Amino acid sequence: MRLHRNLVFTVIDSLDSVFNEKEYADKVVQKALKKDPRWGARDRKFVAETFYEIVRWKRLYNEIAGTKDHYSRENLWKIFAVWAVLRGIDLPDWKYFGETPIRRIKGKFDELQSNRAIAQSIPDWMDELCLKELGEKKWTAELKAQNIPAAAILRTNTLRGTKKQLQDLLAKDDIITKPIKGYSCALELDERKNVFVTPAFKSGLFEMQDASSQLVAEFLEVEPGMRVVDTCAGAGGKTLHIAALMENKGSIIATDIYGGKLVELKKRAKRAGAFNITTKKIESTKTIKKLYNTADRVLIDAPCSGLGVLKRNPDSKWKLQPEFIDNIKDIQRDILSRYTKIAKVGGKVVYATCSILPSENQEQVARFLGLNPNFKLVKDKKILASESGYDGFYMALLERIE
Ligand SMILES: C[S@@+](CC[C@H](N)C(=O)[O-])C[C@H]1O[C@@H](n2cnc3c(N)ncnc32)[C@H](O)[C@@H]1O
Repeated sequence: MRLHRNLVFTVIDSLDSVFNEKEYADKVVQKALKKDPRWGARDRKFVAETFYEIVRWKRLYNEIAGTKDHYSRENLWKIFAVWAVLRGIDLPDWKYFGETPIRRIKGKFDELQSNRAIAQSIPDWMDELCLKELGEKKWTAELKAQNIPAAAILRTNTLRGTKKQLQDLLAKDDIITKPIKGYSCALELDERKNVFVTPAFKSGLFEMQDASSQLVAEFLEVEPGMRVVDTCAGAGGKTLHIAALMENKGSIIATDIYGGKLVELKKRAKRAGAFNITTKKIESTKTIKKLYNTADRVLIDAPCSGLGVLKRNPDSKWKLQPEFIDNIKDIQRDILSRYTKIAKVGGKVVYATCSILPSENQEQVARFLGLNPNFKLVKDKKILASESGYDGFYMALLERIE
């Protein structure tokens, strides 16, 4: 592979924005890819993939490069050189690579393999926390799996067409996909492409949604005609899926504390042809209280640490803080105790997170059930990336019996 100067500079600039300006990786990459309209698919792929790889392996590369967690431009070039050497890419004779110690880089890489947190590029506190909660065997496997980039998966919008129709339409744009066994609406992309410019996307035939995430709405056991409340709806990834499962019949109320996300949800719903959704911003505890005892189904897609989706959000490894996780667990407890009351007697609730920590998942549910004997656990599902190949998730189906 030959390195092209303007592409490498874009990667360095993007790393600078994430490591020093604390911007979000997905936003940075979106901006970077718009930089030069002449770039072809291969150039864009190089920028996005190299950037994400270096974000993912930041700790390991920093140790090898000896840059001591300082991300000056000079150090970013050293880190980039580590990435290139470890990939077996010949470094061009640019001034930035003048003194790259190729043999030392390879030696240091081998030497660091005995330290799991460094070798797998994760903060010590996160490694310790996950080790404590999951145990050595599960966590070692999970950590490796979370370092493999996430596959690009689509969810067919069955309000607009079938999976086969979508697959055929995308193929006309040279986008090759394959169905995934056990996931009724999912299509996995052969290689990452900008699917958002396709006519299929513009006419609402699909949404991008990880395979594990696609199991959540199905877990809620909705039926056409029901009254459903999606309490932490965000921009509506799962709300749209619920609408499709309900064939647009019945009603969905989508709530969130951020109005901006609900505005985005409405736009997506329009594109998807989902007409049975109303949005409600949560202004105070009253918004939720007014909904008590009204719903056949309630989805609580709770805010969480996101420790199940490091595959797709590697920058969270560097942004997350232990205090944030403690705080989010309090919020989960509060949400569980109040939002479950939205279900009618006989109604069902799904509590879901994209975390793999039992303390955010089954332990929260067990605590809730201990305090609320009017609910019972119907079933739950713990998904690890190391077992499924897709995002780590948890979902529990509860029934209100009194
Ligand atoms: C995991 S995300 C939801 C993702 C969304 N359901 C989807 O499928 O695209 C959690 C959401 O909870 C929202 N949230 C945070 N605190 C909340 C609260 N107290 N009540 C309701 N929603 C809250 C966040 O704004 C965020 O959109």
